[in-house]
Amino acid sequence: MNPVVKPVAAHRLPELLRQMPKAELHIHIEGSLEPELIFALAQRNGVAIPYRTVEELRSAYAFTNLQSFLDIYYAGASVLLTEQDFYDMAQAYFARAAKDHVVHTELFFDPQTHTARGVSMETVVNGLHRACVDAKAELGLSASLIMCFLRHLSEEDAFATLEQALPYRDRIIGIGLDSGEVGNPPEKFSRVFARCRELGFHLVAHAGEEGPPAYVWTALDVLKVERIDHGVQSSKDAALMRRLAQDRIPLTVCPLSNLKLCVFPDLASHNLRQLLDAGLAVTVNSDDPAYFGGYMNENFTQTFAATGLAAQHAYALARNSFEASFIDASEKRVFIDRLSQVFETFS
Ligand SMILES: Nc1ncnc2[nH]cnc12
Ligand SMILES: [Zn+2]
Repeated sequence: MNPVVKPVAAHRLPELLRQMPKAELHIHIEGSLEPELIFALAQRNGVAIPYRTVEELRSAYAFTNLQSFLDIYYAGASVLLTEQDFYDMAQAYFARAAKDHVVHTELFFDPQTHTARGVSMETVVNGLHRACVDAKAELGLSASLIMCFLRHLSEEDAFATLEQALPYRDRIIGIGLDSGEVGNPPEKFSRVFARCRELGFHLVAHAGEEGPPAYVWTALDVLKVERIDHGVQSSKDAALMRRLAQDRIPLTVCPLSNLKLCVFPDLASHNLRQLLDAGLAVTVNSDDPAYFGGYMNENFTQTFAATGLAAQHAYALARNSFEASFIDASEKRVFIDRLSQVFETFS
C-alpha cells in the first residue's frame, strides 16, 4: 500500500497505533463531555439533571440507533452555560487527545443546541476558541473549529445561525451538517451551503452514517462538500465507491460510534478494510468519545484487533488524516515526516 512501511510484529502493533501521530477530523466537542464533567458543570451552574449519580448517567448510554443517542447527547449539553464551561470542556478533550498522540484536530460544535437555550454564539465561540489557542501553546496541539448546522431543524434556522456566526468567521474554518440523518437529506440545506461556500468556508457533511448512498451523492454534488463524515453506507453503491476513490474524497469513519449506534453488529463486521482496499481516503475518528467508550487510540486498537488490519493500514489511515485536514501543505508535510519517523523506529 505504501512503500515506506515495513512489516511490524503483531505484538508491537498496538503500541505503534498508540504512538503514531494522528489528526482527528470527526469529533463533536459536546460528545467529549464526560459524565463527571456533566455533573460538575450541573452543580456549578445549578442545572438539574435527571440522574442521581455518574454511574446512573453512564448506565443510560445504551443506544439502539442514532436518535436514541442524540436524545441523551442534547440533554447532556444542557449543563453548558458560560464561556468557561465551553473552555473547560474543550480543554479536557485536548488533554485527553494529546495523550493519544493527536497532533491536530478539527472540532465540530453545534451552536443551535446552545443558542436555543439562550446561550449566545459569542459565549460558545469565545470559550472554544480560547481553548484552541491554549492547546497550541500548552500541548503543541493545533486545533480549529467547524460549525455544524442541525439537520433536523430548518434551513431558515441554519441561515439565522450563520448570520450570528459571521462576526466570528475568522475563528471558524468550516461548516458541517449533523444530527438525525434519515429524512433530512443534504439537499435540504443547498442554499445555506452555497452561501457558506461563497463566504470561503470549508464544507463537510455527515452522510451515509445511517442514511442511504443517495445522501452521499447529494452531499458531494449539491452541497459540494470536501469531506464526508462517516460515509460507511457508500459500500452499498459501486458507482459511488468509484467516485469517492477517483476524487480521493476523505471519509471520516468512526468505528466505535458505528458499533455503539448499531450501524454494524460487531467491529469484526465493520467495512473499514473494504473502504481502504477500494482506494478510498479513509480516516479513523472518535465522533463522541465520552458516549461511545473510546477516544482515538481505542478506536484504532479495537478496530485493528477485530479486523486484522496491519501496519501499512495504520500508516495509510494516519497519513490520510493529515492529507484530509484543512491545514496547509507545508504543515501536512511536517506531520507526515514525523509519522514516517515513528514507523521507522518500529520496523
Ligand atoms: N454520530 C453523529 N451523527 C450525527 N450527528 C451527531 N451529533 C453528534 N454525533 C453525531
Ligand atoms: Zn459525527
